[in-house]
Amino acid sequence: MVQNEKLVQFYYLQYKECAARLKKKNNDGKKNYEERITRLLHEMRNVKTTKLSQPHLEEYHRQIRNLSYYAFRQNNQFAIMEIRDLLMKELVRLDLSDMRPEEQELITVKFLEFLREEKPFEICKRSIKSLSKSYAESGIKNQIIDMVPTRPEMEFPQALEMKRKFILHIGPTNCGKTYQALERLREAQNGVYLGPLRLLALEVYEKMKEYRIPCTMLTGEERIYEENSRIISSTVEMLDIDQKYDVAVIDEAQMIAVPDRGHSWTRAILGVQAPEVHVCMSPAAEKAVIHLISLCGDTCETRRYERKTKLVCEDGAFRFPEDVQEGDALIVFTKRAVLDIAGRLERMGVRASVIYGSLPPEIRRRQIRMFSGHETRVVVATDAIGMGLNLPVKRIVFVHTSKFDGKNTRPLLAAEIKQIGGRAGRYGIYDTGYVNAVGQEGLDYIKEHFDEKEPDVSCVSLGFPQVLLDMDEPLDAILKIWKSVATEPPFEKISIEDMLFLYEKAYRDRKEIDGFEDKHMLYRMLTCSIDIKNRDIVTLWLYYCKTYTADACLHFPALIMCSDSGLARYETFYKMLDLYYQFSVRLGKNIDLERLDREREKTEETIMRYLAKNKKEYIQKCQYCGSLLPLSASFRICDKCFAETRKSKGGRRHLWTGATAGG
Ligand SMILES: Nc1ncnc2c1ncn2[C@@H]1O[C@H](COP(=O)(O)OP(=O)(O)OP(=O)(O)O)[C@@H](O)[C@H]1O
Repeated sequence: MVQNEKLVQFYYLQYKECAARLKKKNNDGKKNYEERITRLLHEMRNVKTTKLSQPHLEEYHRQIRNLSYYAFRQNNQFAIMEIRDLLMKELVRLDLSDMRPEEQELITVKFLEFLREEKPFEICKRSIKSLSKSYAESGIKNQIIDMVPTRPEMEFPQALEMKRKFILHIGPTNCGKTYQALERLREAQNGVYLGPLRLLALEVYEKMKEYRIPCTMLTGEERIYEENSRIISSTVEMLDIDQKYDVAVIDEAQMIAVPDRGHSWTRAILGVQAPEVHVCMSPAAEKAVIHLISLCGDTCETRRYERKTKLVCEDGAFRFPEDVQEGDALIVFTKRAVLDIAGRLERMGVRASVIYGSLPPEIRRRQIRMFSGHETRVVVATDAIGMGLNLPVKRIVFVHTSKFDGKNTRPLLAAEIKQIGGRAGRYGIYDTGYVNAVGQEGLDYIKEHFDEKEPDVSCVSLGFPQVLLDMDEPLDAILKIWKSVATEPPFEKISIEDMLFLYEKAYRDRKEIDGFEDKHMLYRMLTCSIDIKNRDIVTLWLYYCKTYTADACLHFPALIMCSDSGLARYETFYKMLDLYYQFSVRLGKNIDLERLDREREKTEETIMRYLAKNKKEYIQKCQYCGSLLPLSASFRICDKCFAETRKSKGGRRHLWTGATAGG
């Protein structure tokens, strides 16, 4: 650290120069400024440093700036002397009293030079502690800029050295683009399929098995290994960029823009080591993908497809439940609504399959099979249905036309309407697919956007470069500062909120976590793909972070760890089993695979039983009078009961007793 006198001198010169540059002030503050200097000095000398907050300290900085202005403007030598010899000394003393010795070490000649050049006169407004924090951050920022290649493709030198040929399969849903790419993949001696869902990886795995091609399925949560496999069917996140393949298929590449997963598609396109790469996507992603290919200097050929069956938006609005027909898929955007509608249908004697995000893939598969095999007549699903799943759906009915996207409830985008609506009219079963919506307003909205051209994908998601894990700084600082460094369009960095959320959790218990200091290890823990909205899952994750070194195997999850009841309890337990697998693989632990398979199967059976028998329980009823709520009710109380609660004056009325609170 520089000597105190040097620091005082630095402060003084900055305040002096700042006074010369400040715009002319009105004269109100001029009154009694000499007296105010003396008063401020007295206050600063007597303030208890333990009680001094940052905003309070920075207020001193600003007051002195104002007083210096008048002293220098008037060339009041006495006041200037007081500022230089007394106030500055006190200010430096108080500033330093708020810093730990290791923080004071940052106050070097270089740091003062940085302040003089990059942040002139900032010291007249901010404490040296906050400025040194910005300095440290700018140091980290510079290191990041040095370490990360300016062009994203440079992160994949092996792929960059190859001459790759891309075949782009472009078309709307259900046009056979994945089919064509897979036809080529099955001829490969060493190929890889990279898709968005565990269920799609499983679908491709099964297709390869049908063709008697040895195949391994690989996802973050399971692996079905076969010796001498010619094909690996996996989720896109699992791509091994050090591995060479003859043919690669990257499916649903329009997902390249998705904030928390899109980077895996970017990584696959830039980094997969295969001379022949097939990319399947909607037309919206064409420009973005071609841009990536041109960055790598590779060649591409485009194959365009038309839908194989017609898709028609119906004229009359759909009425629920009167208009329900065999082959319908009813679309809503919450699990609660899926189960509610399925319950209502079953009450009428219409059996329904259900598909929503938190259902284990095996259950989704069984639900799809029941629908395909006509055991159930309709399917009720969230937009989880939209991604490449092949279902014999004749008509898609949007029960809701807006969805909660994690931040706000917003109307569906044209791309979503196409992706979901396009599921109707499966090739080989139907000649025409139909789309409709519940209520005239809903149908008008769908019609308005049905033929709209999907806007081009405007951004390409970029992942966190792992070379930064070698930096000698805390991981959260690296992540935040990396995120703050601007990128060239069309690239946009992935969202890091989930990682930071888990980091906070781990940080609080860092003393109990072996390897918290090892950023590679910590990163592997933080990037476990888990449902962070589920408290039980986060608790188990943290437990694993703290105990993973205790034994050769992780502790096996127990049902008792799930605080939910009924169906949700088993869904959570299934996620725990997934986490057990995922964490074990990531941290190199042994796995009790037999027990895992057994528990998964048992849990799947229980979930199926719940879905088979108990759906009527999920029908949304008024919490007060028990009457059936309207289909799209946002509240758990009917209008009549709600009006009752409003009627009561002078206190809240308890409907079940008729009594009024407080009287
Ligand atoms: N030439 C074909 N011969 C037989 N079946 C086909 C053919 N083309 C497509 N199909 C079948 O049509 C269905 C839809 O095809 P595919 O999954 O390839 O569509 P897609 O364009 O990739 O749609 P999405 O974007 O929704 O995944 C599948 O069941 C597929 O097996």
